[in-house]
Amino acid sequence: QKEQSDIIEALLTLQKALGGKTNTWDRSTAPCSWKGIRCVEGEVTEIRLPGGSLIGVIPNGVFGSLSSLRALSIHDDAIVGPLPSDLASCVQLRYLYLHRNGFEGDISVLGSLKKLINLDISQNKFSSDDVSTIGSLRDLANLNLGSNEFSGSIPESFSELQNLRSLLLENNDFSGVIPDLDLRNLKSFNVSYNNLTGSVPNKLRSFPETSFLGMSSLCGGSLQPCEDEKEKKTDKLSIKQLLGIIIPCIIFLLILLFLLLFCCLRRRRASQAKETDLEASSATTTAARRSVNSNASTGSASSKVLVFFDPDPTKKFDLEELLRASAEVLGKGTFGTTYKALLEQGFTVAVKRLRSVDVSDATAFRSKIESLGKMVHPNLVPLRAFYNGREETLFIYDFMYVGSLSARLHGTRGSGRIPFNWEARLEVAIGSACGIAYIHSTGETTSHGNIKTSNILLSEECSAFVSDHGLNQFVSDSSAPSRGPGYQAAEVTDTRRVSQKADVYSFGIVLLELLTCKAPVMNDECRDLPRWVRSMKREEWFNEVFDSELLRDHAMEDEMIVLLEIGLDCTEQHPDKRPVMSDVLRRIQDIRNATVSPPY
Ligand SMILES: Nc1ncnc2c1ncn2[C@@H]1O[C@H](COP(=O)(O)OP(=O)(O)OP(=O)(O)O)[C@@H](O)[C@H]1O
Repeated sequence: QKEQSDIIEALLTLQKALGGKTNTWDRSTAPCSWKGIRCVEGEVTEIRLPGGSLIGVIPNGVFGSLSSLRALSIHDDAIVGPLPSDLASCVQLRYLYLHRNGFEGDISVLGSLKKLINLDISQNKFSSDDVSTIGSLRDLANLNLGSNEFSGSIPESFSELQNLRSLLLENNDFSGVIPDLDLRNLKSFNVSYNNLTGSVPNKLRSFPETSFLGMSSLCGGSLQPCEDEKEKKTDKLSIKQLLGIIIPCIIFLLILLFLLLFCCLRRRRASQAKETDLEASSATTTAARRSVNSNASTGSASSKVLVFFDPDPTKKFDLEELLRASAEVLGKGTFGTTYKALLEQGFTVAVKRLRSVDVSDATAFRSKIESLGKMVHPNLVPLRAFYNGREETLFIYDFMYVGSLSARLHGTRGSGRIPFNWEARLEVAIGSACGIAYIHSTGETTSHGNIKTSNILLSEECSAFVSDHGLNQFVSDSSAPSRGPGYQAAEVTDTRRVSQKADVYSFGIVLLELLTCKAPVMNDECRDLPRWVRSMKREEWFNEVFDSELLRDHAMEDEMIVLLEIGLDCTEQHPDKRPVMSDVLRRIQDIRNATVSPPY
């Protein structure tokens, strides 16, 4: 009881000192329910009030009673003055975000927080000529001391931080040479705009010029060559050394030539195979054409023409034109094959050819098609037209050039990759949630039926477009092969009947994939993505959970955690425990609203 009252007093001291969003804290309710406070078994484990309009100095006497604290996130506020010395009692602290405030003074108190994983105190006014104490925080994965007034040398002890993935020290007053840091996990490094001199150590030379900006006396790596290296290059190249360079070069060239020949041969073989394929595909087209013609002549119940949903006459074409278009297979999915077709008029469409369509009830079939055609929303891939022949059913969509979210997440990872940052991912989450919420809003039982990352297509601006909505209801076979493994809720037994809550489950998987960049089904230990994220969450190893590309935006970790929580809520095993799509959308939009800077 005494401990609880200590906790309340400590938090109310903080409220008195900082105001802002803490002003909603009220003695009449339990502190664990207060805004920004999270507890485990009655102990306060997290205080998260980023951008909480907190103004003032944190006095001593707050953190002594909050020794179970694991996360303290009070960045983007207006807190000034030194770090309180009793912060040292928070020995369980893993995440400390104080960036963009007006803190000042030294940071020696941080040396007691041995369990810290993420430490961001950038954009304050901290000053110290010795930050070596940080070298004792062996669990650190992300360290940002940027844009402060630190001076002295970069400590050698940073070499001890073997878990470090991001080390950002830019915009300070560090001087001397950069120590020879051998940090194998380091992905992000920046010491720009300090007073560093000398040669960039070998182990750090793989980092780009932008990691070392604004320091003319620094050399080596991506920067100007160092004087001694220049000399070595010019003076000391003996004939022996020259031969040592030339001979491996010749060997390398020979290997390259051999590889080129090998590739050419393989290509030739592949193009021969392709020609055979093309012959086969032209046979299919002819067969399709024959099927269409035979429908026309027999006057069967099926439609013989393309039915357009888009009234724009400039975007119309007839079936013959579609069959004449040069086509390329985009992929084979659950319900059929998708082609990219370039029409003679010059525009491109995606044609989905469905296998085994159920047309036994013509009225029901027509009404399903009509309701699909009526669904128009900025976040749905427009369904342009439809064709139902005797032997095949085609759905014709706008072609989306940028491709799918699946390809964006799991595609090129090497040097050609365009970074997929937090802001863009949040945009995709909002866009796709908007599209799905719209589908759900059109009827109580209307669902998408096959939500997965390959059915979310993107534009260059990272807008998301949901595709393939409602196609599941047309297939005749309820046991259609498994939809993307891992996306389907356990309660779905008939792929033609997917509830809105099952859609919410699939969307939750999409969110988790968006944040972790991991496939929904994990090979190791046969675990699925939500179960894996939940297990990691218990261990509080959020660094291991998020896609490494997102670590650069780790200042937004609070927001990422909120999105992760939404994904986990959506993937609750019991459908009743999952939120409805409109709530999911609102919660995701709230994340963006909270991070958009005010207009002044
Ligand atoms: N309108 C489109 N524009 C561009 N690419 C598309 C379009 N529609 C589908 N695709 C891409 O074509 C490929 C095949 O799509 P398809 O829908 O046939 O299979 P899928 O999405 O893998 O599985 P499913 O049939 O279960 O949806 C996918 O990579 C998909 O992203």
